[in-house]
Amino acid sequence: MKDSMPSPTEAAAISVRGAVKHYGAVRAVDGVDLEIGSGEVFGLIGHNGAGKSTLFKMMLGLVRATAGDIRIHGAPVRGSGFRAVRRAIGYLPENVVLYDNLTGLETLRYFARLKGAPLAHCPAVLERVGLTHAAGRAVREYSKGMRQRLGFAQALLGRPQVLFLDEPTTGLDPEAIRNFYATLRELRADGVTMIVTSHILAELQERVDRLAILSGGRVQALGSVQGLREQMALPLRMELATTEAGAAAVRAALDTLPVSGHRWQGALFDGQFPREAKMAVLAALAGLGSAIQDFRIHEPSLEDVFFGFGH
Ligand SMILES: Nc1ncnc2c1ncn2[C@@H]1O[C@H](COP(=O)(O)OP(=O)(O)OP(=O)(O)O)[C@@H](O)[C@H]1O
Repeated sequence: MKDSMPSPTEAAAISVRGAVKHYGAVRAVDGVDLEIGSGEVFGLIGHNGAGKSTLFKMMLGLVRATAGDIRIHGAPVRGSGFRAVRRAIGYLPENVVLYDNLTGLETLRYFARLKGAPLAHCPAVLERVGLTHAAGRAVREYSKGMRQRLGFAQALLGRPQVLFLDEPTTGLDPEAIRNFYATLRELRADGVTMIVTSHILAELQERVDRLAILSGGRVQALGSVQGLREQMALPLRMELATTEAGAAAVRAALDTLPVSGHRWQGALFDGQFPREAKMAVLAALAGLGSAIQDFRIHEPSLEDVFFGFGH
């Protein structure tokens, strides 16, 4: 897990400096700086209209920046040298456009031709997203999740080194989501750099190396999930169950600890304490021995972090 900017020796796959995109009075992206290292899985989160898709399109060279410098593998995205780099990029847009009359395989072959990727790879890519069984069926007959997987397949054509995935798990069932992230892990092991947006924060929190929270077109927070938790000094939550005989001793001990927002429900305790008190709390609990039947400590979720930043 990396928490800081990549070091100068570690080539940044994506470098964004002072990126600005204004649509008239709308500041869709309003001064973004990001360095994303090679092989990093980077999450981009933010509420609707925060600027995620616009920033994506700017990084892909699809939207002209009002100001700023964006490079992929060192090449400015709207510069003449970007054509060659573009071949190494895969993009799954938020709403992938598919032709209903083409079959899954025909669709991939169509995208492969557009991208200059070998047609011979299409069946293997379909296999990778679990669509081999539907290769010969018209896209019109595909379910929402199958369409999304076909969209992911076209992003994988040509073995991209950088993948932009805009809400890639929309419409996927739990098994397909799991398979999708397993594929990302394989790609990561091959050194592929990935940027993923999602509104499903629980899904991202264990799966990204770092992430940025975007708000009003600006990066509001940047770091690993753990780094952001610590940066925000969010409390840890503890749930605890006492034995009947031990209840009084546990209550007395907890009274001496910096726990807050707590409540008792019979023998069950639920409360919060500051991270820096963790070892003191654990030591106090260990001292209570068999008076405690069970306990759990929860780290704040990415959702807690997100809302902690005032969203
Ligand atoms: N082509 C455009 N013309 C005018 N305004 C635009 C255009 N594209 C985006 N915007 C505006 O820019 C802002 C950022 O939009 P963007 O689509 O980047 O947000 P987002 O974070 O991707 O949102 P969502 O989570 O809903 O996909 C919004 O206020 C949006 O209305």
